[in-house]
Amino acid sequence: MRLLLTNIRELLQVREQNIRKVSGSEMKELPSIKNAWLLIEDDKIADFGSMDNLPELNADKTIDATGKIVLPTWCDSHTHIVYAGNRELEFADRINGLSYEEIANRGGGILNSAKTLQETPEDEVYKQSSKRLEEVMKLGTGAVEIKSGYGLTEEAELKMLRVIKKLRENYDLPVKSTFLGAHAIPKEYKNDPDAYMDLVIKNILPKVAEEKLADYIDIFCEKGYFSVEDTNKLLSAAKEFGLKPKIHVNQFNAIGGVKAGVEHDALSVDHLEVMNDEDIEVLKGSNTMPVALPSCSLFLSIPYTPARKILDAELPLALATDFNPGSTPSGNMNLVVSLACIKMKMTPEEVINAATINGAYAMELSDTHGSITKGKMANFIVTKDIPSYTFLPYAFGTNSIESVYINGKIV
Ligand SMILES: N=CN[C@@H](CCC(=O)O)C(=O)O
Ligand SMILES: [Zn+2]
Repeated sequence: MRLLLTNIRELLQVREQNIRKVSGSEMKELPSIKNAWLLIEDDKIADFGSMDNLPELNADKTIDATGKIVLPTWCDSHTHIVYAGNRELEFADRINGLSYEEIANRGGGILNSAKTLQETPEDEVYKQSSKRLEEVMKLGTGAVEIKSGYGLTEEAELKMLRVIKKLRENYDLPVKSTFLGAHAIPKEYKNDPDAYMDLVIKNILPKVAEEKLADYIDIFCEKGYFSVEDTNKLLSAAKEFGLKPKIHVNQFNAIGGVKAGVEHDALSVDHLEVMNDEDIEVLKGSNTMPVALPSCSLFLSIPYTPARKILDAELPLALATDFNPGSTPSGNMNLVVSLACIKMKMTPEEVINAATINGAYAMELSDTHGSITKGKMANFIVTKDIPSYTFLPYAFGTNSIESVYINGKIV
């Protein structure tokens, strides 16, 4: 099947195959072709160019994209899409003045979601999660990472990871799976958190690896959750099983999680709402992608990741949703890119780079996703008739997407 799009107002993020991520000042550039055509062959990008040089192409179907912009689908490298129930009652508590921390201390928060997850049958968790996945695909997400971490028992963590596996099998977009058993300390282990770390490292992790249920390892490295020492221990153990780290660090406090991540060659360090100079220094020259989650900052009214400080240090940055029931009940990457412009002072070019090629890097997908490149998977967004790509983040809350293609098929 050959699908041809013609008269595209602008084809964005046109890259050579060797570009795996973009950093610092490179992120100001968004290579594009104005008045372009794009040829899709089955599930791959076959060719593209300017309408001034449109060759004779025998397409099975041609779409006139006059006035529309085409760009790669969003690569959302940090989500918790698999969960059960919701936490809207805590939302009301926060409106009435309680903090995220106070709610967690009262047994709400992650432990609340863990209780619900443990009590919900696997097929029901799948049903609720697949609905969210379908929703975000329609919003332009064409590659996604999903974490466990609302199980917090061997049985429930494996249940979550099996649901992620099933989503991967049943949907066309790439789904990367991350084991986040060290997300919070269960009530029963409150007085002996080391025993919970032992359970995660000695019992659950080997099973996760044996059943090949995860691509990556994660831990919530934060005061009141897991220490840098726990982080080092877990990441070392996970390395033995070939699981690379993608970790939660610096959400509320800078306690050394970034350094621990970089020392373990983490694929990404995520959140980074609080960043000191040492955190920036340690990231320089590393392979680790910093990932910002601005819709979490919006929802919790916490600081935004200091993007300018990161980019001005010539570091790369990716943007992701953090879709989860507690801190970010939204998987909308369009909102994420708007917030990154409005609140983090990133330019439209920078946010599109951060949400496509750099997001793909943070899931080890840059060889196949994240840009309009010959041979990459045909995952792309066709916008409505809009004046420019700047209109996408500018018109926040407006749905500017007309259609989304994953593996060459409309979703
Ligand atoms: N910070 C840790 N984990 C999630 C929130 C978990 C929750 O509140 O359910 C996050 O990334 O924001
Ligand atoms: Zn998260």
